[in-house]
Amino acid sequence: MLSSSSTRVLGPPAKCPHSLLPATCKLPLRRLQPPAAVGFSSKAAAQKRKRQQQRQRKRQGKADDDEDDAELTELSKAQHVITVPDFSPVSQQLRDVFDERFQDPRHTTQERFLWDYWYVKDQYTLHRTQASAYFPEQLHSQLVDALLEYGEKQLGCRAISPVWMSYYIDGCGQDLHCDSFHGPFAYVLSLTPWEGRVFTGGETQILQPQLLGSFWQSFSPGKGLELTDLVTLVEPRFNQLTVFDPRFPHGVRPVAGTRDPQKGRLVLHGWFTEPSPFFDGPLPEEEALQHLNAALFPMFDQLQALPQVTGTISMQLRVSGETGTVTDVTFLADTLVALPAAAADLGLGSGLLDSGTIRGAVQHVIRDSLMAAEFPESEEGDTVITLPLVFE
Ligand SMILES: O=C(O)CCC(=O)C(=O)O
Ligand SMILES: [Fe+2]
Repeated sequence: MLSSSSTRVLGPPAKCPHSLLPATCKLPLRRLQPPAAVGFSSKAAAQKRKRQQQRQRKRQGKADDDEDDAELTELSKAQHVITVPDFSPVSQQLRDVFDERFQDPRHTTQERFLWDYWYVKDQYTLHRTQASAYFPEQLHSQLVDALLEYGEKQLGCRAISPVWMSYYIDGCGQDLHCDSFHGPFAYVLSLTPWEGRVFTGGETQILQPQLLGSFWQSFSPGKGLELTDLVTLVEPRFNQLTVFDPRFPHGVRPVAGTRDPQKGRLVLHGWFTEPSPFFDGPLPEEEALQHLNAALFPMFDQLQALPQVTGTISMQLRVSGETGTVTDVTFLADTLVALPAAAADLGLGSGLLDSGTIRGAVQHVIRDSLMAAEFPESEEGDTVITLPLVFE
């Protein structure tokens, strides 16, 4: 269920280099944020936890099918870039408005003066505007609703920052930067007819994960590396939504080959913000939240005992209306990065230290804790909860 889009678009934080609009109405913040996990898991602590979980599962009549090794296997893979082709039919309508306004360069209308040439030496060169100022209100609301629906259901983010629209012609681009202070996920929705383009460049480029943690472990002096070994290039295909982890250094490859705005790179971009649980179904939100919290507090204690991870992981829980139990937990978005070095400093054995094992241990604690949550029954059917957890 989506409420009016205007209440879910949040103004940029003070330190935002894109700052422009005053902050609009905020939803009450109910972010469930575990304290940064510190310490390490001793074998005894892990065994105790396992015994507790076994008892819990027995009490619930669930089969005890977890093997020791399985408990450390990753339940989802980290995804620092997600692409969603054919995102929404609204993209074509937005593109049509842009084309109509640029159609006749000799015809002067008010809307032609809505653009800001944003130039920060050696960093940002592009033409930008706010989608809310540029598009008719109803069309803008449709765009915001489509983004919010994706954010709520797939990421557990309940708001977005004001949507930017930018076009890139000859000489435009963005140099490497990180902008995670806006929110845990950045997005780019392309309005560029990519196939027939006349320019070069224009891909979103994102540094690859192996450069940021374990570069020297995988480095081989006898093997050369080139651009595509170092960065992930994401082509902004028309109507593709690209969602990425803005903690990764990223930018836009310089565009060259056209000075015509209609033939350049055109994108809508911004951030998904306000990670907090989203409830879809008959359970009243406040009540469901209380029951969720009851399962989360012991989980945070268990997570404290594991090596540190940072990032966001979002889960979908299905709560049975008939029994009030959780029948399914699936992982949706996952940008968790393990910090094995922190665990090594704490003297953990090397076998436990690879990032997959740490991520796996964290995911198992999360899944098992959520499967053990109990909610009120509801005759009106199941409730689906999207739950994001932010590790800082
Ligand atoms: O347009 C893109 O591909 C990336 C945009 C971006 O990183 C930003 O606006 O901060
Ligand atoms: Fe960015």
